[in-house]
Amino acid sequence: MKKLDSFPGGAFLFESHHFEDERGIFLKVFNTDNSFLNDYTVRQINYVTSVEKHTLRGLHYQRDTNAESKIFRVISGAAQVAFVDVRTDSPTYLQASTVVLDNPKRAVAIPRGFATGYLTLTAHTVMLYLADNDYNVGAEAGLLWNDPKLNINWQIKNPILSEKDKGWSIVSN
Ligand SMILES: Cc1cn([C@H]2C[C@H](O)[C@@H](COP(=O)(O)OP(=O)(O)O[C@H]3O[C@@H](C)C(=O)[C@@H](O)[C@H]3O)O2)c(=O)[nH]c1=O
Repeated sequence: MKKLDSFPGGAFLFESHHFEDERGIFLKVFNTDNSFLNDYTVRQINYVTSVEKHTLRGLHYQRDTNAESKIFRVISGAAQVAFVDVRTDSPTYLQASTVVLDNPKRAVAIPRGFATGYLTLTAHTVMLYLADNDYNVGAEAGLLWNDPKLNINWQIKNPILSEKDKGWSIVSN
């Protein structure tokens, strides 16, 4: 596993260990024999398809002890992943970053205390992501994808959104 890039607040992009031969690719989607993820505990693995290009999911996080660290990987297609530091005591509070994933060999690991979202850049995008905490609907929180305060450099301005994701509030001053 090779670290490729790092982002404010502790997120990082990495390439997973893989083997290629004439049959295809053998890729380790998750393993702990490396210095980056050796104390990561997988609690959930989610497989998510989005039919339409330009579907945007997010920005989501779980509050307090329900916070999750997530590792996103696009299995098929491409997506722009965005992540925003929502830790009020962090020097990078409300700072947002984005990264495009378009190769299953690459994944982005995002620490607890970030709101996450992604915009599909192809039809039939398949996302596989890990979480190190359990889903708790009561702890769910979100930010509005285009909140001017976050200034996220999304690739498009009129995505397809769920009703829930249209309704998040903007961050107050
Ligand atoms: C996220 C999640 C959803 N669900 C259910 C709730 C709902 O009925 C259905 C779809 O949920 P949502 O509309 O919230 O799915 P979605 O908008 O894809 O939510 C996801 O978005 C990305 C960006 C994230 O960062 C994830 O953590 C997650 O919040 O699945 C679970 O049962 N467990 C889970 O862990």
